[in-house]
Amino acid sequence: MGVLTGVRNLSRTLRLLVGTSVRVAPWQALLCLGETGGVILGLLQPLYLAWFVAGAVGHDTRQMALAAGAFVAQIGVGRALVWLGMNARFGQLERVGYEFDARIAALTASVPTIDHLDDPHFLDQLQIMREERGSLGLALNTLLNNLNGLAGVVGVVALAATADPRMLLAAVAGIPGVLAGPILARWQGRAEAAAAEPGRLAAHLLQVGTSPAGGGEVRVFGLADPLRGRLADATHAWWKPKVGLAVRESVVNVVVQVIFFGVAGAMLAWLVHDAVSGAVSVASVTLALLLVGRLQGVSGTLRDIIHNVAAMSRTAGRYLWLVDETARIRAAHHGVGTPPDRLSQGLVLEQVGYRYPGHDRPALDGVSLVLPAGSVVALVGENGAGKSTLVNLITGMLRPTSGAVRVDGRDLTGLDPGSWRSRLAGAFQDHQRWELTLGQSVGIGDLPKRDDEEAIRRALHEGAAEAVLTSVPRGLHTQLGVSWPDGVDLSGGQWQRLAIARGMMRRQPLVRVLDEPTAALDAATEHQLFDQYARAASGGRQAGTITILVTHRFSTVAAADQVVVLDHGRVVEHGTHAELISRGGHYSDLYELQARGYR
Ligand SMILES: Nc1ncnc2c1ncn2[C@@H]1O[C@H](COP(=O)(O)OP(=O)(O)OP(=O)(O)O)[C@@H](O)[C@H]1O
Repeated sequence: MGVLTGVRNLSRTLRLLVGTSVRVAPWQALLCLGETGGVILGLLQPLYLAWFVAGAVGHDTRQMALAAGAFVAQIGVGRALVWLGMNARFGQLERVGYEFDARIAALTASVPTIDHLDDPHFLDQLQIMREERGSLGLALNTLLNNLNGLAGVVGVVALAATADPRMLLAAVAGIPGVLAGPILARWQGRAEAAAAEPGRLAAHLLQVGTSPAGGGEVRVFGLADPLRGRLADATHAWWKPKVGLAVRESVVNVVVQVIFFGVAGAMLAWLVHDAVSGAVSVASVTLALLLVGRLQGVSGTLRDIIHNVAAMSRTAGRYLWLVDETARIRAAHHGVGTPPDRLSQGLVLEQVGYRYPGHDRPALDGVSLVLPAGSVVALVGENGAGKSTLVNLITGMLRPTSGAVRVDGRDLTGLDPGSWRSRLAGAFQDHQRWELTLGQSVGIGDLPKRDDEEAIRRALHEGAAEAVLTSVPRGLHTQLGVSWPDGVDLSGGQWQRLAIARGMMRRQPLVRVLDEPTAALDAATEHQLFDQYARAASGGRQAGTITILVTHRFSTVAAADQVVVLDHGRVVEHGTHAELISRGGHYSDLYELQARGYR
């Protein structure tokens, strides 16, 4: 990373953290600076003491009284400022942390498609962000610490220059300590890496030797001596780099201290010499003496600041990466068209292909299909045939890597993804268990109607989920999920039926997808449910709704208008159940095979 990029990233990080803090709670953000004010006031302590000493030497009681008064006032005001700042900081860290968590959730939800969820790099970054929840709040904390540290460093150096410019040389003598920071960090990293494997081996050998199973084998096979030998080797290999590091760290620190105190001592001796000859005031020498300890801390503070800035930039950088990446994905989906109110022709797939990122083989290849408006289409095929991928292309969750999906003749990519999705309904194999009231958990399938009991009851009926309603104690108002007060848990099948009912909430979607929502049920129940959906779908014919039923069970889809058989990402047959059976092809063979399994 070049210096320019580093500076640009740091400036973006600072703008992000400060901007967010100010936007979230402007007054609190301002109060956070109270601590810095307290630090700056604290820096003046040696100045008052020097005045006091100078007053004492000159028998000036007024100066002594003023210096003592200022000293005490500074302590009081400084502590009050620090207290105010710290209180404001704690609240602000939480606010900023929550704000960033909410923004991360909103950013990931704003991505119109799901192909990025197959990108390992995207997933890694998201995983780190999930694990580091609230870390951006802590980054603000780091920023404030750095600000306080920096105020201290600048103040001490400025005071030292005030005492006598020669004291700046003592400050410069601290630079080797700053430079040693990155070198020590590198050594530390190397030592940790070198110790990691032998450390794991030592822990493993220790566990083997002391576990009941391992202990038995060790005795039976006479492994005690070799095990002890290997443990000793592993332990030696583990601590050797650590001891080496400790020795080198000590040497570096001693050298750094010798340089600093050598230069600072020489400067002080020079100052004292000048004070004796009257060329320098006693106040200046006192101030210089009082500052030596603080000057020595400057290099350590700068080292911490450099280290913290790097960590802060990394954390903020991940968030900024997410901002850029989601913006890039959104920009790639530039469709703005509105979908039709109702389908008149239907969906046409033209030579549609899809290849998952990083995969050589396409999951779908050259799929051409006509799904007429108002029809019920069953997608069948064995595991991995490409059914869910096809559904994701139709719902716009994925974009074809070749070919096109047309909606009443218009390319789906030209439609606004959000508008298109608002005209879909569905139930999926990996559905969410919404721990709301039972009514809400179904009602959210059509947000404007989430409290419409009549609509919810109808959806429960069409989703064959009425039995779930009668099995719970407070009907639609029953809280789901045992972690909530009076919450009840449901069986896997009951959750599934609620998911299906949710998919029935939207009355006249353009496309309704039922993607193996019944996979966990037995074949006979699935058959019965699919028949029921097909009957419910006939209500949508007038509205042009296309109902897509997905299953890998061939026996359950006889009621569909069209059965599409997928195999290895290609359409191998399509037609009505009767046509496919009479054709005696792939469908007929597999139908017979599966039917035999159920006899
Ligand atoms: N997220 C993914 N990343 C990479 N490859 C995937 C992904 N999802 C599916 N595939 C691959 O694409 C092919 C089609 O998978 P798809 O899930 O569409 O099949 P399916 O017919 O729905 O299978 P099932 O009946 O098991 O749900 C398979 O080879 C699968 O391994």
